Amino acid sequence: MRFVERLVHDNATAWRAAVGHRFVQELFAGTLDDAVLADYLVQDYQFCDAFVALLGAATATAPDLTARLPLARQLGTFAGDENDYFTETFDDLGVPETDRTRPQLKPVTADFIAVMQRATQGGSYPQALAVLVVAELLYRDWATQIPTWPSQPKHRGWIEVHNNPDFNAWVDWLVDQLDQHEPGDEPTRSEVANTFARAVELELAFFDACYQRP
Ligand SMILES: Cc1ncc(CN)c(N)n1
Repeated sequence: MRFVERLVHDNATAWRAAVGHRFVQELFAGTLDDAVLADYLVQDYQFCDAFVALLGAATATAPDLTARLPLARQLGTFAGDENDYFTETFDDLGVPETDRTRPQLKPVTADFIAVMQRATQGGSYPQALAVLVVAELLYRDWATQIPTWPSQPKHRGWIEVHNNPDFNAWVDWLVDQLDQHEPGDEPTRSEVANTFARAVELELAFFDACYQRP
């Protein structure tokens, strides 16, 4: 088994629960409550801020230009299509400005941001890749299960961001990078595996949290 396959296998219960989550099922069916979607996107926009910084750190710690370019390209995609989705959907759902820029963070969002900040500041390419792979591969896994596309842009758009030929190729590339950069020594490999496991746990908790009202 390759490194990433083994990591996913070792976290299969939480991974499957996230990929088959009620949020995903309701998004596919186009029945997701607007309040749940708004709540999720407000928190996710803050997740994305830390995620973009992490992509930048991965770009800086990548070994060479060949590896840096796909990361840089993905930064551009985020700044374009993905950010447009957030802006348009916030407008559609009437999300106020303060919730777009300075919302109250849920504990799970703060925890996820802390994991990404640690990986951003740690200067380790495999650690950065571990979080990026969870965030992108788990999202591609659910998005590519789509049975029929919902009609409304607010639902359809979020699936399209995570299921299109460019995104699918980007995720393949990311997985291959982590496989290639599997640490050779056991303590470092365990640290990367722990970060991976924590990120999977947080992905599941992130979906759960948008159904929990304060
Ligand atoms: C919580 C979470 N995880 C992953 C993704 C996909 N980049 C996301 N937007 N949000």
